[in-house]
Amino acid sequence: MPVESIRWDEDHATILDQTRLPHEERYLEIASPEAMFEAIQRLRVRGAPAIGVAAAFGLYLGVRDHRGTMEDLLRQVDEVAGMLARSRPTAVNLFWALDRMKGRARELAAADPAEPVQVREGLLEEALRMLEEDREVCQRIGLHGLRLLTPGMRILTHCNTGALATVGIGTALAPVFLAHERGIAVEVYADETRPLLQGARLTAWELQRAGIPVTLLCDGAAASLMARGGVDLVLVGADRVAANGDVANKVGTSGVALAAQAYGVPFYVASPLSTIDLGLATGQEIPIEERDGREVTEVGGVRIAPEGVRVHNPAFDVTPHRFITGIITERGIVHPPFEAALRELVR
Ligand SMILES: CSC[C@H]1O[C@H](OP(=O)(O)O)[C@H](O)[C@@H]1O
Repeated sequence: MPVESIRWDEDHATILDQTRLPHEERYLEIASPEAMFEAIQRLRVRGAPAIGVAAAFGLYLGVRDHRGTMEDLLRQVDEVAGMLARSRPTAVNLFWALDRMKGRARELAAADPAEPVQVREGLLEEALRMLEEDREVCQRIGLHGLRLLTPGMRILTHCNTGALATVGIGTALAPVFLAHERGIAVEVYADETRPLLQGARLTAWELQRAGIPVTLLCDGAAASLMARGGVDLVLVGADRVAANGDVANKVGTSGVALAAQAYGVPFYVASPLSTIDLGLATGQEIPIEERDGREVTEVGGVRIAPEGVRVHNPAFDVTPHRFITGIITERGIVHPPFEAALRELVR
C-alpha cells in the first residue's frame, strides 16, 4: 500500500507531515486555506502533483462556508486562490490546479447562477477528481517508464518523487515501484538532496518501506559514482517543464544531468502533463524559489555555519533540454526535439 501524502476525510484534508519523516508518521488535519498555505510553504506536503491537489482542497476549504451572493462567492474563490498561489512559486501544478478550480467555479456559476451551493459542492468534487486523476497519471507514468528498466539496473535519483510527492505511486519512482511489483530487481541510489534532505529522509524511507534496495549517497558523490560505471540510468522528477523541454527540478538536478552527459548515462525526467508549462518558451523564464538561509546553515536545528555568513539557497535549478534523454509522461515518453512533441502531448 503506497503511503498517502494527502487525502480528504469528510470535512477536512489530512496530510502526512513530511517534515517529521522518517522518524515520525504524524498526520495533520487541514481545515482552512491558511493551514494549507502553511503546510505547502513548510513542505509538510510537497512535490509538484501533491502541491496541486493540496491547493485545490485549500481553495475549497476557503469557500465552503461562504453564504453570500454568487458574485461574492466568485470573488472569494479568486481571493483564496490568490493567497494559495503565493505559497511557492516554482511547481506549476499549484497554479494549474488553482486555475482549474477557478474555471470550474465559473462553469458551475454559469450553469446555475442562482445556486452558489452548486459551486461550493462542485469545487470539492473537482478537487477529489484531481486526486483520483493523479493516481491514474502516476500509474501510467510508471508503466511507460517501466519500458526503460531491466533486471539488475542501478538507478540514481534526486530528491523525492515517490508517493510522498504525489497522490499516487509517484513519478520518477513509479517505474521502480512497478518493477518491484513485477519481480524486476532494480536498485536505487538516492541523493540525500541538501538542504532539506528529501532523498535521505523521504526517498530512502519510501523505498525501504517497499522493500526496494536503496543506497543513500551525498549529492557530491553522484558524479564519481557515474564516472566509475555505477549508474545505468538517472530518473528524476520535475516541478515545471518549459515548452522547449528545459526542466526545473530540485536544486542539484542540473549537476546530476551534466555528470550523466559527461559519463554517458541516460537521464530521464518523469513529468505529468500538469507539470508542463507551454506558456514559458525556455527554462530561463521559470521562477526559482529562494528559501530561508537557515535551511543551509542549520541541520536538525543545529547551526553548522558561522553566524552572519551569506547564504545562496535556491530550492530548484533548471536543466537545459540538451542534457535530457527523454521525458516520461502519462501519454508516453518523448525524446528530443521536445518542443513539437510536448505541444502534441498537451493538445
Ligand atoms: C513529483 S514532483 C517532485 C519534485 O518536487 C520536489 O520539490 P519539493 O520537495 O521542494 O516540493 C522535487 O523538485 C521533486 O523532483
